[in-house]
Amino acid sequence: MSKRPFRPAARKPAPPPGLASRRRACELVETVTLWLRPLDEALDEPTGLDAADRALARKIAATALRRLGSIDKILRGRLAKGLPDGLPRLKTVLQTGACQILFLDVPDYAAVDVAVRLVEADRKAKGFVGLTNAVLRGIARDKELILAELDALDDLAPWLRQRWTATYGEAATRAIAEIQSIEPPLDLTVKADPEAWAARLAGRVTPTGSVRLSGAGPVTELAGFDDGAWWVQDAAAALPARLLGDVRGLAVADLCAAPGGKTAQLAAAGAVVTAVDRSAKRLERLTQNMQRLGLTVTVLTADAMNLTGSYDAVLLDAPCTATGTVRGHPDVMHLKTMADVEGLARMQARLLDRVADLLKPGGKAIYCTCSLEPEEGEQQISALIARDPRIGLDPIDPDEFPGLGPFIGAAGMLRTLPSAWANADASLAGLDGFFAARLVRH
Ligand SMILES: C[S@@+](CC[C@H](N)C(=O)[O-])C[C@H]1O[C@@H](n2cnc3c(N)ncnc32)[C@H](O)[C@@H]1O
Repeated sequence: MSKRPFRPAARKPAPPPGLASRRRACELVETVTLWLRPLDEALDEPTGLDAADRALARKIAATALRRLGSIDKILRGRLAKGLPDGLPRLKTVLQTGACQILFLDVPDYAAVDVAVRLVEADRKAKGFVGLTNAVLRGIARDKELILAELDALDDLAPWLRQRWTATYGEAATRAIAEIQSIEPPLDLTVKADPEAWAARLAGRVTPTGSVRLSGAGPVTELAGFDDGAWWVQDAAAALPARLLGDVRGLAVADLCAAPGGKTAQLAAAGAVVTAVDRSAKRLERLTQNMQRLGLTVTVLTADAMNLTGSYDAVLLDAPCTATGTVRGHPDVMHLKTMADVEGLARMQARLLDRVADLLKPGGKAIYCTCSLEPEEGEQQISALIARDPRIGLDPIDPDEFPGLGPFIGAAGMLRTLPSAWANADASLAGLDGFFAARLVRH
C-alpha cells in the first residue's frame, strides 16, 4: 500500500485576533460622532461578529463616547497638528486605542498593535502608522500620570457642563460627571418579591425597590427572563408610574408608551392600560415585552395628539433630550444640542395640552421626562398650570413609598440626579436623571 504525504487543505489565513471587534468599535464611534446617529441603532445592525466580539466592540465604543472629552484633550496634547479631522478612521483608531489603554482591561501592547494594523488597513490613513504607534505607546508609558490628572468635567459636552453648573451648581455637576464616567448597573423591576430576586441574581435591592446588579452579562441568560418575572428598567424610570398610586381597575392612557417599561408597571399593578405610541416599530417591541411578561394591554399606533376618550389616569412619558441618561447612553452627549431642548420643549407643551382633554374630572396624570433640563421638567409644569385652568398640581408626598423622600422638592415634584445613591462601590451607585410631576383634573 502506497502512502501519500499528508497535505493540509489551503485555508484563508484567519484575521488577527481582536481586529474585527476594534474595527467595529471605530465604526460605532464614527456612527455617533461623524454620522450623528444613535448608538443603539448601530448596535442593532447585523455585523457577522460573534457575541463576544460584539460585546467588546460595544464596550470600547460606549467607554470612548463616555470619556471622549478627556481622550481628545490627551490626544490634542500629543499631536502637533491637532486631531486628524480629515481622516476619520485615523481619529477613531486613536480615540478607541487611547480608551482601551486608559480605561479598559486590555493589555497595552495589544491595544497598540491592533490600532497600528487598523491604520495600515485604511487607504487614506496608512501613512500615519508611525504616528499612531508613537502616540499610543506614549499614552501607555505615561498612563499613571494621565489617570491621576483626569477631570471628569472634561467629559461633559460644553453646553451641558455650562447648563448643569447654572442649574444644579458646580459640586453637583462634578458629581454627575464622575458617576457618568462609569458604566451603569443593571436595574430590574420585578413583579413581586425584590428581596428574593436580589438573592437569586446576586444583586441588591435599591431604596425604592428595584433589583440592582453589576457586571451581570446578557439579560436574556439571567434567571427569570424567560418566565417574565422582571423587566429591565432604570431605578429612576420605575418611579413615575408608581406615583399614580393604586391603579387597580382604572382606565389608564399611557401616551408615549414604547418600549413599555411603564406600561408593564401599570398593567402589573392591575390597571386597564391603553398603550399609545406613534412608532409602530417601537410598539412591536412593547408587544413582545408584554407577551414575555404575560401582561395584557390595548396597543394603539397613533399620535397622542389625536387620541380621544376619557380616562381615569394618564401617563405622559414625553419624548425628551434624555440628558438624564448619559451614563447608559453616552451618545446623547454628542448628538443633542440646545436646539433639541427648545424643539422638544415645544412638543412636550403640545402633548401636555392634551392631558386635560383625556382626563375625567378628578383624574390624575403623571408627566415625566428623563431630562435634566428644567425646560423639559419644572418649567413645563409651571407654564401648564398658568395657562390651563382645568389642571392643577397634585404635590407628591415624600412618604408615599419607601426611598422616595430624597427626590421630592419643596413644590412636591420629583427630580432625581444621576449622582444620587452614592456608594463606595461606584458601579452600584447612581440612577438616571428624571423629572416627574403629578397633575389633577379639576
Ligand atoms: C421616552 S420614550 C417612552 C418610554 C416608555 N414610556 C417606557 O417607559 O418604556 C418616548 C416615546 O414617545 C413616542 N412619541 C413621541 N412623540 C409621540 C406622539 N406625538 N404620540 C405618541 N407617541 C409619541 C416615541 O416614539 C417614544 O417611543
